[in-house]
Amino acid sequence: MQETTIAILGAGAWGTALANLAAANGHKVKLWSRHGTETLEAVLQDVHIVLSAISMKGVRDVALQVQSCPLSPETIFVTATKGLEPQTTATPTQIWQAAFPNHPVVVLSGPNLSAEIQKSLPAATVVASNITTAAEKVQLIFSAPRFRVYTNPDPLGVELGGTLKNVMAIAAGVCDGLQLGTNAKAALVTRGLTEMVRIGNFLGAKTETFYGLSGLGDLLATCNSPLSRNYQVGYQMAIGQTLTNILANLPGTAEGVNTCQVLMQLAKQQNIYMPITEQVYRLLQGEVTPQQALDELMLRDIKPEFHFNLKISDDGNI
Ligand SMILES: NC(=O)C1=CN([C@@H]2O[C@H](COP(=O)(O)OP(=O)(O)OC[C@H]3O[C@@H](n4cnc5c(N)ncnc54)[C@H](O)[C@@H]3O)[C@@H](O)[C@H]2O)C=CC1
Ligand SMILES: O=C(CO)COP(=O)(O)O
Repeated sequence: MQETTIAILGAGAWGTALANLAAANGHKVKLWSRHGTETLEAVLQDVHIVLSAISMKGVRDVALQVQSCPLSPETIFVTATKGLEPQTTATPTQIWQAAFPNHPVVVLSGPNLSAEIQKSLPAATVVASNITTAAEKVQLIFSAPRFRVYTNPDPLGVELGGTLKNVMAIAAGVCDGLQLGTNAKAALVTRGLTEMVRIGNFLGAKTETFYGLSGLGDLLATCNSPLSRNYQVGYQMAIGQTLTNILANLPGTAEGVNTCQVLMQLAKQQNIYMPITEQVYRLLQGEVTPQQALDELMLRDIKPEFHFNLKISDDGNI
């Protein structure tokens, strides 16, 4: 494959892992950090791809800075951030696309705990864009014998899968911290997926995408791994640590904490039923203890698992 020059913005855990993957495939990689010595303009000179692995809180600011740098009209943007903007509820893709309306934007998301990828353990991910050729180009750049990259035609679903599961990973950490057992965890993750589909559909994502790598796949990874920072937040709260203390000592970003607030705001405004998210929110706000959050979930009114849309014909048959 032809050498591509890639600027990776954000030299944290994920930006560095992605930089190593692209470099191992023979591409020229320029890693930018706000703490580094190189200017953004210098890093962006002559690049074909701009990949952002910035924490959600910095995305809009960095996108604005990139706007003032000269770029080729062919430049493809890739976003690997898993979060929602508090003020606007926008996804990172929506922010990048609004800043660069004439450029393709590709979302990259999947069950990708960076510490495992740094060790070259096998993993798979998804790249998705409204511009299929752009997603295919990014697929080629990152595909490797130990990193399998799939394309998907639902960028919003892929992005929301990775974003929404962070809230469920906090809940799963609580579940393990309270030692609630395997049945409880299975119920939590399964009902968590139902909740992700409900809000995801409302926002315009396709149901099927949530059953793929970026939804179910990432739920399985982060809800079962102590490597997940979001899981760690929940686990440590369940064993009695304060949120302030946990966040002060956490290695890197736990996006689920802010995502949960944005989701609750949205759920209240739009009247969307999100019981697990609500309990995670109340726990993070200090309104309930982990045990009370569990009781609130278990003691709700009993109800059907699904509301199937049954079609009844004129003669009354289903
Ligand atoms: N670490 C992981 O396993 C994975 C992380 N992600 C996502 O990637 C994103 C980054 O995660 P990590 O690299 O783990 O976090 P990190 O905390 O290690 O790194 C975050 C990076 O964002 C930069 N940053 C933060 N605020 C900024 C601002 N205002 N302006 C400029 N730069 C700013 C930091 O300097 C740092 O380089 C998150 O949204 C996370 O959910 C996605 C997949 C895997
Ligand atoms: O998104 C991730 C794995 O896919 C990383 O999870 P954490 O941000 O919880 O560490």
